[in-house]
Amino acid sequence: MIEVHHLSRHYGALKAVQDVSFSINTGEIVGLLGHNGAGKTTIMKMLTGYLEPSAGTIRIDGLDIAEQRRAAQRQIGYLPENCPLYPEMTVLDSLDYQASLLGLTPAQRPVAIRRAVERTELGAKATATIGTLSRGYRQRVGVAQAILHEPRILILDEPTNGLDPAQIQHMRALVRELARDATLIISTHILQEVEAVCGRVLIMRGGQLALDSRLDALGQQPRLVITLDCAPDVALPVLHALDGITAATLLDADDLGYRFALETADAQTVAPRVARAACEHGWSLLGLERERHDLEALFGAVTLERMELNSSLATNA
Ligand SMILES: Nc1ncnc2c1ncn2[C@@H]1O[C@H](COP(=O)(O)OP(=O)(O)OP(=O)(O)O)[C@@H](O)[C@H]1O
Repeated sequence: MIEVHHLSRHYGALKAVQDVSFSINTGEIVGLLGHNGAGKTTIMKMLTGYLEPSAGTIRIDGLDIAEQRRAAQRQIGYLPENCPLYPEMTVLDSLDYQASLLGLTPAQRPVAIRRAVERTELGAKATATIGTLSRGYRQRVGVAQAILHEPRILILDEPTNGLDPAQIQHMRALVRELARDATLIISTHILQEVEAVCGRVLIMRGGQLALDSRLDALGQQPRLVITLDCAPDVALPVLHALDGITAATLLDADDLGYRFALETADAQTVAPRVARAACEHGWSLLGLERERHDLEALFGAVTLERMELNSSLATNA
């Protein structure tokens, strides 16, 4: 289990990560999603003990990473962003070297290396020099290095970055296979990556945690959103009185009309009723839909807020 409490990291005046808290249970596959510079890599480096937090605590299976760093690191396998490898080494030599760095004894190494090569399907390239490998194979070597000591937690930073579509498919299959034995955290700025392999998403925005949700909980929003040309003081009492609606609130208003959110347990039945009521009152029905809370819509909202922030910073500059 990973427990993160009030984690922050500053680089000089820059607040790269600000007061982030979450916990991840054994066996989960969690996507850490965010735009470039959102703070994903900084979080991963702190989780793996390679970077000290400015504030906050991290516990890995109960071990405080600040106090028991080595013991905590033994539980973790880490694929860094753009995983650095020695191009002149063969795959086997590089794995042997990494195994020694991880503290595996010479007697343990052959078995560990064979297992890692099998799981990452690197057998055909075992004696190849790393400099001659495609990017997809080099990423597999990075993953093989990360799983040599059979860690219970795997942290993969942008594992499909720069891969072609076939290599991406292979990496996703590998990630699912690895998840059978380990808790996984995958950092990415690609939405489809999260949807393809993760059960839960953490969305970072400007160093802060903007969303923490299970993917299957998204989209289960029973609210209807209706857009009318009728002002709230007239529309809200009528909407609220309709059968099946438990609450009606104004979301926003612009040139396109007034948008109201309608709470209901049965959007399917209530929607036609709402449309009829709008007609009966002579209102223009400008839109009626179920509220979208899928990952794309949520990530879009994060993007929008960031663009608004950037434009206000540019205006103020
Ligand atoms: N060593 C450093 N010194 C100064 N600033 C840094 C350092 N490392 C990262 N930053 C800054 O901290 C912020 C967060 O960076 P981080 O690499 O964690 O983001 P990220 O979400 O992983 O982005 P990317 O997807 O581009 O890798 C960025 O503004 C980045 O420029």
